[in-house]
Amino acid sequence: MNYFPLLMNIDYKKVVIVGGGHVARQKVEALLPTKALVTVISPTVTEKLQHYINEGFVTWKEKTFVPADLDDALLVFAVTNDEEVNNAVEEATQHWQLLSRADAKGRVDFINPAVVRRGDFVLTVSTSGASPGLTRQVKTELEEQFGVHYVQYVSFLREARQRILQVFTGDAKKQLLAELLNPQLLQWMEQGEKQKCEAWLRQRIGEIR
Ligand SMILES: C[C@@]1(CC(=O)O)C2=NC(=C\c3[nH]c(c(CCC(=O)O)c3CC(=O)O)Cc3[nH]c(c(CC(=O)O)c3CCC(=O)O)/C=C3\N/C(=C\2)[C@@H](CCC(=O)O)[C@]3(C)CC(=O)O)/[C@H]1CCC(=O)O
Ligand SMILES: NC(=O)c1ccc[n+]([C@@H]2O[C@H](COP(=O)([O-])OP(=O)(O)OC[C@H]3O[C@@H](n4cnc5c(N)ncnc54)[C@H](O)[C@@H]3O)[C@@H](O)[C@H]2O)c1
Repeated sequence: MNYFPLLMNIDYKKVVIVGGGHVARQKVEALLPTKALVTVISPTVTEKLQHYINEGFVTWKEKTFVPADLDDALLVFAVTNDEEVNNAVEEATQHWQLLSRADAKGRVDFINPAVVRRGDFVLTVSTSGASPGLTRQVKTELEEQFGVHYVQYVSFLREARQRILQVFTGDAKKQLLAELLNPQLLQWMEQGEKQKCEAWLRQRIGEIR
């Protein structure tokens, strides 16, 4: 299957997760950075899920699945350990709703990549279902390769780019945008020297003007 990768805005959209085990916990954690309205349907939940419920991040309906649980959901996760229940969730999913099945059986509208977040910098990995283990391995490598300084680095790039776009057009704009990717800036960020990056930007803008 050739899946189509995309980054979706699901803020304030309803997401229903059927099942309350470890896989449900993984899905909830992937959803936490968004403002999606997440409901877990399951007679039991793990300790970690209970914590997210207590914190108000997730709504829990302590019961077994019925089709009406999917009303108005944009995304549906069938992540129980019971294939029959996952089949029932699939059957109840309307054609316009998007279904993910953790057991990778039947209808699969989307699968979940591994995600490394560094602020606005989002790296995702998938093997299209071939090897979730390899996906996890590569994710771990990316976590090491792209350290937490990328949060500030990409935030700086966003602000710097906005300033450049406000002031310059044509070749000057192109040149400055290319210079922004100078590895020296990344190195300064890694060394915690954000002010050097800002000084560099002020100077370059001044020089070109
Ligand atoms: C990325 C990640 C995100 C997430 O789960 O949200 C994710 N799996 C993760 C880990 C992981 N999953 C499994 C192992 C054990 C090793 C192994 O089995 O190889 C490990 C490794 C570990 O945990 O270390 C077992 C497993 N996974 C699936 C099946 C069913 C099947 O394939 O038949 C089984 C067998 C269950 C059984 O034994 O019954 C299916 C899927 N898992 C996917 C995603 C989708 C395709 C991803 C891709 O394209 O690579 C897909 C198709 C559907 C989906 O769930 O969306 C998360 C990364 C962790 C992280 O982020 O740190
Ligand atoms: N995608 C992945 O990364 C991945 C990894 C491991 C396993 N899996 C698949 O996901 C399934 C779930 O794994 P898990 O480790 O979370 O299992 P688990 O046993 O920890 O949790 C299963 C959950 O389903 C709930 N449940 C059972 N019947 C239900 C019903 N009728 N209505 C609502 N909830 C119900 C249980 O109460 C429990 O909370 C596995 O069976 C396997 O097929 C996927």
